[in-house]
Amino acid sequence: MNLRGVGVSPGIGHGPSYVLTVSVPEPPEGATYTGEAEQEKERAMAALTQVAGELEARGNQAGGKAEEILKAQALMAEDPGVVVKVRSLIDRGLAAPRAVFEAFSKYRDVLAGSGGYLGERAADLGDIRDRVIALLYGQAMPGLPLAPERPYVLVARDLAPADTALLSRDDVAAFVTEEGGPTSHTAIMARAIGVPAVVGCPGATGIAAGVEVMVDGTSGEVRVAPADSDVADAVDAAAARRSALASWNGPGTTSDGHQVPLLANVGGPAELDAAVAAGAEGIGLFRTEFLYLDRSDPPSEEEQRRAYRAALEAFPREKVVVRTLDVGADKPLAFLPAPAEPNPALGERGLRRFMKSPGMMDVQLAALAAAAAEAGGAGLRVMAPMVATAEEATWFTRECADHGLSDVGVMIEVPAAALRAADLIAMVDFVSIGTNDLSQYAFAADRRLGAVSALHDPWQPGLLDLVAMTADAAARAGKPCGVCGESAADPALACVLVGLGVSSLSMAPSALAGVRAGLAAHSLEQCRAAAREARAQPSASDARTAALVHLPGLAGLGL
Ligand SMILES: C=C(OP(=O)(O)O)C(=O)O
Ligand SMILES: [Mg+2]
Repeated sequence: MNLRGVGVSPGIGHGPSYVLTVSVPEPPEGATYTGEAEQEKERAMAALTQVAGELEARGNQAGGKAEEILKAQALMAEDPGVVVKVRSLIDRGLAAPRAVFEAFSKYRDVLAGSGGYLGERAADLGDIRDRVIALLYGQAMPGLPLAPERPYVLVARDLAPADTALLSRDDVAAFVTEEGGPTSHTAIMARAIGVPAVVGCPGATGIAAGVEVMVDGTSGEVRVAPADSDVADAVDAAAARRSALASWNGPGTTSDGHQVPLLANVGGPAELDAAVAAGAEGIGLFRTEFLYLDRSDPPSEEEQRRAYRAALEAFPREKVVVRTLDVGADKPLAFLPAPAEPNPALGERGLRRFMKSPGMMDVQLAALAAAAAEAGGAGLRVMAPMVATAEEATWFTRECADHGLSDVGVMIEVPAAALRAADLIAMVDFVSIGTNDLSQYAFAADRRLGAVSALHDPWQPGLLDLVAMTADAAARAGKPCGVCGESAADPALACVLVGLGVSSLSMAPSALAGVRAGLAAHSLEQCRAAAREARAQPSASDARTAALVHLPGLAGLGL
């Protein structure tokens, strides 16, 4: 049996399946208690506190990204809204397990309904709820095998951070989940510990327990009961590919010496080490949302300054592009309620939201200026998200100048900004194309909606045209134009982007080796020919096929 999902963490992993079925029963509807209400409330509060404490302790043990996630979960377990709801349900006669079930289910539905980043946190709440209920029933908490004989393939409907936090490569060969997308916890954790992973894989939980499974985290293929020889071939091919890629190092360049700095996309301080280790030539996108999400108050200038300084110190001689806050739409802020919007992706997000909150923006820009001054300052570049017009670019540049920030750019991720790129570029020092949002808006297709994902194929010739227009305008103005959307991580498309005139590429650190090798195997002229042919095609798949004809070196690298 073969299944297919979305590969989110590359490599081949194989082993016996461990199918995680969380079997905490739903407490019966209307279940009541016999003793005093106060005692029942104490019982519920004690269970919530114990689960929060255990999550916190697991976080301390795990460290890094897992610590952040588990500590956020521990806060959710004692969320004041949940506590009040549990208490009032018990006052109305419901037994503690049922009160916990209903309070968390309500909270979970609200989060799931909001979609995007918060929607993906809904799985966390279900996990916390099940842990509290298991405790109230005196059952073992849902969890994973300890000290398995050989690494297993972890299969689940979805994985909660508490499940994955303590996992290591020694125990787990791969993850497969039925749900989740590239920004789900499963994907984040799998990349963080370097385990191959496939998410959004329909039918995964139908895999029988203990059966041999092979997971290709690059292609998204999941093979059940593969022949031993197929496993050996795939493992050998992956090893050969890794060592071929490792032999390419140094700065990004085409085979004929056209330099293309290869930079890292970083989502928080914990990812800086991976960026340095992967040989990034700087940071092309430092997403600052991690400072603002999952908390009830805005981050202080001091807290932000420390985070920005860490990024500048990790790359003391290189460029570090920090993007100002990109919230709204799928990334709402608990401490800054957003207006109810019928189409949040088209509403007050990114720079639009920032312009409405001058106080918050002042703190971020002041923190950036302070971090740059402390760290020597040379490498900092500041960039605004979701800029649509030259007026907005001008406004942002002025605000930055007021804070003493001089190397200022904007993302090109709205089609109007690409169409009039020359007007925007005239106002800034550089631009960086966000192909994720640019395709969302160019194709009128929500980037988180599986049903329209074909329109998000980054090989769409329409998207390539918008990139080409932007790169042309930047070249005419003599200013840098990078790409920091996911498309830069595809070695073939990276060559095409270079052929379109893009001057730097920024991607997840794990993608750097493949892109570096792919680029070094081709001349600038080959990249240009691939770009020309791709743009001349009527469809995304034709564009890719046509480009590959001019990029013969990729096949030899297994890319
Ligand atoms: C890099 C981008 O920004 P984000 O994915 O954070 O929206 C993009 O839109 O391509
Ligand atoms: Mg974007």
